[in-house]
Amino acid sequence: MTRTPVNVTVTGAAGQIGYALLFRIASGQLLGADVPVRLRLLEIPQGLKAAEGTAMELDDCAFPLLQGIDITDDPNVAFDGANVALLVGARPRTKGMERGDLLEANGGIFKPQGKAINDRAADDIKVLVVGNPANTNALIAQAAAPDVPAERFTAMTRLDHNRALSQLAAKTGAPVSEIKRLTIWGNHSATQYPDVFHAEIAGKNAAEVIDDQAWLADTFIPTVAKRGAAIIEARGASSAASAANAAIDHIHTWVNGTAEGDWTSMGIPSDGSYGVPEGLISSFPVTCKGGTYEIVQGLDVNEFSRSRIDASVKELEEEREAVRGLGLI
Ligand SMILES: NC(=O)c1ccc[n+]([C@@H]2O[C@H](COP(=O)([O-])OP(=O)(O)OC[C@H]3O[C@@H](n4cnc5c(N)ncnc54)[C@H](O)[C@@H]3O)[C@@H](O)[C@H]2O)c1
Ligand SMILES: O=C(O)C[C@H](O)C(=O)O
Repeated sequence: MTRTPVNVTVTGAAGQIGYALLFRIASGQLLGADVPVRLRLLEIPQGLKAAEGTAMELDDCAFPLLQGIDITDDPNVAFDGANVALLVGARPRTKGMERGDLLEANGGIFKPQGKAINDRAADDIKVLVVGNPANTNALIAQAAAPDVPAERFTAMTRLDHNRALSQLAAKTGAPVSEIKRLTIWGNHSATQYPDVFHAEIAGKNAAEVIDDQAWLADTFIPTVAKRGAAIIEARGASSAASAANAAIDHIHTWVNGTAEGDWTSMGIPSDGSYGVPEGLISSFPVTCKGGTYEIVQGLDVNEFSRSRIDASVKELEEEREAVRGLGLI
């Protein structure tokens, strides 16, 4: 194999998402079946031994595309020459923790990681933040990386997008492959807004096919928005394989493009489109081509959608104010 390997850094590599993610990256599902990869695993010192165990298993798969694995607890080593960074490791909310405590604890993770990306990563770095609160963690990392183009910092709402596709397929009986142009707007949180008004099911407008406003408002939207909590309740742990799958989808689409006539959802820095204040990392409908993305423009936003987008954006603004107040951005 002559092609230079792509350096893929994964933080929180010894966690449950990491375990579901690394084997798929190494097998070629992230970047393509002909793209060699070198993995850089970042963990805290207590996680290093488990990460070494995972690396042993990766070796034991003898993946032809896997050109090397480095394991470290130093962000400057982990992000050195990184082309793709998956920021998965985060501080989960624990009992008695206030929202401000959570943001502060995550600031202690994402600020130094952003700085290391700024100082060490390759010029074409693409960053996906998975660790929660993903949108605001992405903002913290981005603020610490002033030399990296702001649009390279993205947050994951692809899991929400995939959840919404699946719910629509179950409701209408249409295969997932026939559902296009769905959008997740706003924050990866319970305020997110899954929007079907521009979506198509087998070429027809999804809202018209469903023709059930009460189901949309009272079942579909809350089911998608609260799915993460429902998984935690059922599994006793947050989603892992589906989150890893969505991370693969997010980067794969960003690098390889959206299908003609379709779009996806990504948490990206707002350029002010659709009234979302500039700079907030909010989910939008986007098309991807040639390794870049663009917000889909010109969609009519009805009153029902407007109020829900505004509510989620308001939450993002509050999170931004909170991290600003903590001096994290
Ligand atoms: N955006 C989404 O759709 C989505 C979906 C599911 C989960 N998540 C979030 O993803 C995160 C990870 O989930 P998980 O289930 O893998 O958690 P986990 O607790 O199993 O693993 C997290 C790992 O991160 C490591 N870690 C902590 N601080 C670190 C640091 N500073 N540097 C490197 N590694 C560090 C921990 O040691 C641990 O191994 C959580 O914040 C979770 O809420 C997001
Ligand atoms: O980890 C969580 O809080 C839930 C996760 O973000 C999810 O959407 O599954």
